[in-house]
Amino acid sequence: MTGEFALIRRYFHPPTRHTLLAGGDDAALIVPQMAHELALSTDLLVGGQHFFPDMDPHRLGQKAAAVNLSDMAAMGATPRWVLLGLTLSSFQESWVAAFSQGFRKILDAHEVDWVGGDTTAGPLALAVTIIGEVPDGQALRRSGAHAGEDIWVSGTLGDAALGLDWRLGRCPDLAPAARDFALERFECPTPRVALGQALRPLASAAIDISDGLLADLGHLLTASGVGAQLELARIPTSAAQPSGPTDSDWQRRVLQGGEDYELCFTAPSSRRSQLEALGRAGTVVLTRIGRVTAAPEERFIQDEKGQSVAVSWRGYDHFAGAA
Ligand SMILES: Nc1ncnc2c1ncn2[C@@H]1O[C@H](COP(=O)(O)OP(=O)(O)OP(=O)(O)O)[C@@H](O)[C@H]1O
Ligand SMILES: Cc1ncc(C[n+]2csc(CCOP(=O)(O)O)c2C)c(N)n1
Ligand SMILES: [Mg+2]
Repeated sequence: MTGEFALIRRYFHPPTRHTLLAGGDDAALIVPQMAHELALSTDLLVGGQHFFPDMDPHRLGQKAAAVNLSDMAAMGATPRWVLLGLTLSSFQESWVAAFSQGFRKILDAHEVDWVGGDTTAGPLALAVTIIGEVPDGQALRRSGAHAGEDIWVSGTLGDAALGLDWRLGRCPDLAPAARDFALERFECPTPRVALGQALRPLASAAIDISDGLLADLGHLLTASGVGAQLELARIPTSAAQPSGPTDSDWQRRVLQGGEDYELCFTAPSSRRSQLEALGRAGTVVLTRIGRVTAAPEERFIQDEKGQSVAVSWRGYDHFAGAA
């Protein structure tokens, strides 16, 4: 095939901002800031598992960047460098160009340098490694929650699952505006990077919601050795949801649906007014949805009458299918 290396150089070696050596050597060289820790994370996106193989490549590029930035947000880290591993069944220049533009669009918005990667033939799949920086000792972890603290979530939940439902033909009657909004949330999630950094002095623990609110909050609770009581009526949803909290599809999308890439975090009640102000001043709403309890095994959701809502706290599982 003509010029495959030239195409890789053209589309996959953009200029960098804060990198000693990128793109073209056997490894990239980076220089971390003094008094900072590095935060490292890898995410796979596999055709047919994480995205429909006919997905618009520009949007796929955006999503690949966004889901990795979301892990940096969850740690309170500033994302700085990425590496992209890519397998392609064929090297089509138009696809590669659109993918690369989408990937770069999100990276550029966050001033992240694309410093290297690897490209081979194979079934369409991506592996993105991201490296961020966080001031010494200030990273948000899953393990810092304490009994008595509040549980918060950013944005609205269940939108991405609604977009996936629509793609799967599970809710054909969705109004066009709701459908477009849900598809946008499913295919182009917004990583809450600025929020994650702003939470460093305020939150005690954090996680991003990739596998569903209950599953991911469950990981945080397990890591912290605590329990939770949630209030169903407080869970924030968008106007796109075609049904309400008593509907099992609503519960599946909002409580168990993944890929909203919102942040779920805990904070002492003394931080409430600061978090409310942060929510008002920022680009994303913050909602208090419950509280942390001392019993490590407690997983309780109450409806408006105070009754327990029976719903599984399991989320998306690649080896078991959707929850
Ligand atoms: N193949 C692997 N090798 C080493 N560690 C792994 C591997 N797979 C997962 N892990 C680790 O397990 C932990 C949970 O991984 P997971 O991928 O579920 O993260 P997540 O942020 O919850 O989800 P997402 O994939 O949506 O980012 C992470 O600390 C991750 O580094
Ligand atoms: C074609 C297609 N089928 C199903 C889904 C749903 N889905 C896939 S992975 C995942 C959780 C996050 O993954 P991970 O934990 O690996 O980051 C979800 C909710 C999709 N996006 N595309
Ligand atoms: Mg995560």
